[in-house]
Amino acid sequence: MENKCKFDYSKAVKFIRDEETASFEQIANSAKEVLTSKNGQGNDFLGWVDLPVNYDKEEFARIKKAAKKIQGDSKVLLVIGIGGSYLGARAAIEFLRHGFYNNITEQQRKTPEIYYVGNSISSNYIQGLIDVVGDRDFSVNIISKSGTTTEPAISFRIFKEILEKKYGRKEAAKRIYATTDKAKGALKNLSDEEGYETFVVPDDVGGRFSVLTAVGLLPIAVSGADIDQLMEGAASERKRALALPYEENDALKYAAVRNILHRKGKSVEILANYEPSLHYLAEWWKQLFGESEGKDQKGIFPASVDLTTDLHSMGQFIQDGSRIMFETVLNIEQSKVSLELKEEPVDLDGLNYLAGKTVDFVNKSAMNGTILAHTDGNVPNLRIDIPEQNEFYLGQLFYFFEFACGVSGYISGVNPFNQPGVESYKKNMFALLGKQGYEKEREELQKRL
Ligand SMILES: O=P(O)(O)OC[C@H]1O[C@H](O)[C@H](O)[C@@H](O)[C@@H]1O
Repeated sequence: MENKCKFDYSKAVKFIRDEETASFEQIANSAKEVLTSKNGQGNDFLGWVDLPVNYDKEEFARIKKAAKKIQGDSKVLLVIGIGGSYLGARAAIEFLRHGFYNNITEQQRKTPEIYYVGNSISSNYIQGLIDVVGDRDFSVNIISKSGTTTEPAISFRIFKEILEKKYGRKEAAKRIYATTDKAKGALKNLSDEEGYETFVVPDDVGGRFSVLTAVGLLPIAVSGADIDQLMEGAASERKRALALPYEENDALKYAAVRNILHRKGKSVEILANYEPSLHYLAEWWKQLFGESEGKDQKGIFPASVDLTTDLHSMGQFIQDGSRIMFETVLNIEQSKVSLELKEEPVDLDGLNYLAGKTVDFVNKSAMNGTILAHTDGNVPNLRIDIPEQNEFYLGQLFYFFEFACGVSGYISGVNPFNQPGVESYKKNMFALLGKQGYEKEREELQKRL
């Protein structure tokens, strides 16, 4: 088995002629050139390109040290953040660690329970989490690049107060870790004031590209996963993405193929997984591609399905509904566990034909059957083969998608590194909340409600 994730579009050849992929070589290569020579729009947000080999080693060591401290003095870690300041860590922890991470015993897990908050504005959720933490020792990692995002700021205010009541202000400060801008923003000011340990989101790394900075690395390290291996995996994919010619360059090919399909009217890409532990990887991927490409009235809408679960809900539409989509399947080649189905003396459930087979064999058969059925239903199918679920391959995947996303955005002629559209809801929300400076907008919006 080759030690890398692989992109395979052989099942989509029915929809793409060889000449089409060949003629896209130039387009993909020039988009790559724009990215790597840093000549394109958004070129001040390309810090992620070299991150796997060019990261702050001193901070990396400090992340490991902080993770050890949290593991030693906390039963629970709260990760407070939203969007790019949350999804990468959650995707990684769910991909890498036990499927029931928070539910297995402390002896089995050996690391703190980890919960995510500040990714909604639900009082119900926050109160629920306060109940779950109870009177146990806990720490908080507040993550916000801007340091001003409302959702995490609200949750942080609440849990900071609980920490301060429980431990006193000085001791509470030793349990708060802030990941934010190196110099500016409300969170940075507060951290300096209170003496929190801080980690940096580099200026030239946007939120959705920040999983391999302290944003992702601290929570991932607390969960017990190996962040050295994660960086090594990313570095290995970086090498390939930068150096390999189009024909052998998987990230470049993926960027090209999805754009070829888009130009044929496929405006939705569904990322499909067959492992529940990949659900949040798809959520991370959706933000990555959605915020990067969905602008100027353009872009492929990134959607996701968890299979086979959603074959019993969304399967009908994918097979037979509007022909607007293509599907990219995340295929874990080697399952973490092998569960064998046993023979029963009386075959009441009719499953004896599977006796001696593993559950994963059934899962793979479902996957292969579905890929062919969807292909027959005119849904072009792409596949990414992941040898197994470990840190090294996850690092590769993160980098693979980031690189393909940058190239793909440049192919479609947008700035892949801004997100101007996100501000519209914030403006309205601030106006309705009565924030200073939004008086005029408030009046206008109130009339429309
Ligand atoms: O890290 P923060 O500044 O709190 O931002 C968190 C998220 O919210 C913003 O509104 C952006 O649209 C996202 O790209 C970002 O990842």
